[in-house]
Amino acid sequence: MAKEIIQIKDLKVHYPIRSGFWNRITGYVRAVDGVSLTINEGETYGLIGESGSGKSTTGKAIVGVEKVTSGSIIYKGEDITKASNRRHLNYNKDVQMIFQDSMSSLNPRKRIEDIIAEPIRNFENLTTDQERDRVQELLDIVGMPSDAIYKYPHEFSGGQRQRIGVARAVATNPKLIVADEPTSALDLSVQAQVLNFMKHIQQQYNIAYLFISHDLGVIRHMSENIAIMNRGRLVEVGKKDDIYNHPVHIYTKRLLAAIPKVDVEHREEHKKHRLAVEEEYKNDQSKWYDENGRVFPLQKVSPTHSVALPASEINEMKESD
Ligand SMILES: Nc1ncnc2c1ncn2[C@@H]1O[C@H](COP(=O)(O)OP(=O)(O)OP(=O)(O)O)[C@@H](O)[C@H]1O
Repeated sequence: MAKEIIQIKDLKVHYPIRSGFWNRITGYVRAVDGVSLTINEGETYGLIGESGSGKSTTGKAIVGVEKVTSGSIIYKGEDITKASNRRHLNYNKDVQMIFQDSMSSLNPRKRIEDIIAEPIRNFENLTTDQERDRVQELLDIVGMPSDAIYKYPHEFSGGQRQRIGVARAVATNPKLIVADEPTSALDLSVQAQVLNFMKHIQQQYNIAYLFISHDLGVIRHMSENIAIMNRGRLVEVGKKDDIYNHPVHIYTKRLLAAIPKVDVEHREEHKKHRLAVEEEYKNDQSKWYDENGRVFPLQKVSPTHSVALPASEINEMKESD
């Protein structure tokens, strides 16, 4: 049985909305509104959703860049939303992040050597020579030439910069990397290279990824377990095959139907299917939210598949099995 590495329980991140002369809080953006998920050692957990659904905020809250409003993040049996636990559990070393935009996430004024060495300096006491050897080793792991250490981020292509971002993220030997749209800014061919090589590193070092993307093709290629996010909540969670072969929630069906098909023979059929799903989505949308306009809590439809639907719908599905 897979060993779990991190457990997120009922995570909420609400941003205050301020307005008026006194800049008073007049409401909250419920960016993340009760997300629970468990990631196992060495696995890739895919988090999908449209723009603004709360994926990045979830990722940032997990690594500690964003303040958690409520909920818990259990790592090695302790809740790391309490700062003292973060320190003694080495959480900041074990959990790293890769960002979408490598141009802004890598400091343009620093040489690659310093960019990659920075996290090492935070957690280890190495001599200058040891540190340089480690940076060289990391560059080698991500397939970059050794003279890259003397260069600056702008001297590299987007794909190469993303590799440097990966080198920096793995520098501390992390157990979990939150990868937020790590390849969406890249050309398709470079995208595949970076993804394959992230998989390779994962197998070599047994790293778990929380892989955030709006691209279902990429998530399918990378993940074992998948969660679909909508309006700050999860609407469907399951094994990759549960989600791709038997989507239940109309929001998931709609996301899947929107993937363009290369298969010319079935293009018309696919178009019809997409339009039908779109129609169902428009007509039935109200059914997917409770009286407060919130997504229903997740309920199991099988041991590996949960969906946010009213209890009556779930029971109906189980009875018809
Ligand atoms: N610092 C902030 N202050 C206020 N609202 C924010 C802040 N950051 C994000 N939001 C809001 O929270 C919601 C979720 O944003 P988030 O960036 O997590 O979505 P996302 O699913 O990652 O979208 P994208 O794929 O476009 O990055 C959005 O409505 C966004 O406008």
